[in-house]
Amino acid sequence: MNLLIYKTQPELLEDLAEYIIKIANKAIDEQDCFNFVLTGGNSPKALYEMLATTYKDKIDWTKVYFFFGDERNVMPSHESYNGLMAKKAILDPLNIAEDHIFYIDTTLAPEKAAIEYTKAITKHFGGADLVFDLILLGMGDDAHTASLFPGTTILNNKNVELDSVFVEKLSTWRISFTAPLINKAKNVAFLVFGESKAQAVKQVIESPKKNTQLYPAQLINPIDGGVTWFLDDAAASLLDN
Ligand SMILES: O=C1O[C@H](COP(=O)(O)O)[C@@H](O)[C@H](O)[C@H]1O
Repeated sequence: MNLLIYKTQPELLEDLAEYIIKIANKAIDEQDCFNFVLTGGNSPKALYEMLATTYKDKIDWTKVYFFFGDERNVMPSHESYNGLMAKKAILDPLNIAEDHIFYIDTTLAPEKAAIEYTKAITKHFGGADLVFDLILLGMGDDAHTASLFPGTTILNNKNVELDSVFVEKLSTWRISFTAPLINKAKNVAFLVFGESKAQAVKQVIESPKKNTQLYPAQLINPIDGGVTWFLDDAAASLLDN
């Protein structure tokens, strides 16, 4: 695990953008495309905007395929739809072609949406292993990541696929990558900032004993790649070192 801690959010975002650019260009050199999984929530918006402006000439965006690690079960026009934020912040500004964007289809029932998305990514990878070049993740102050929420059924799903999950505390369905699918990625990066995440960061990273039911982000442990945590001082404030 690689732990990177920054004094300010702009410093963190600049470094994370450079990290993404490096992985993207390596993937494009080696395989002529970059399979990039976006995270939702509020944290990544400024990063996406930076990539689409300051860093827009650093990647050949026509070679990038965009995916979503999880989705809220709302219509695509709803302000909470993770895809809508990404569309506004990065996909539209960079004029990404429709066939390079894999939105999760929430006009379908959650279970069906998960099945269809798994089919779509399987087709994209042409029957090969579902190994993404980079999966970006956020983390909630309850230590959920993607839509792997504490105590939910999806935490026990051992399949490399998407799954639908009912999140009791939010009284809502979500559609999400399972932990085994995330763990197949070549690179996984957490983007976490703010004081409200400090306790969860400490539990996930420093708990002497793992408790993945309580702290689902502990399930993220890529098989071949590495996991890098991009934290600001506030989110890292309770860490021992
Ligand atoms: O619900 C979600 O929350 C997490 C964390 O979001 P943030 O707003 O605290 O940054 C996010 O990673 C996930 O994609 C999203 O669906």
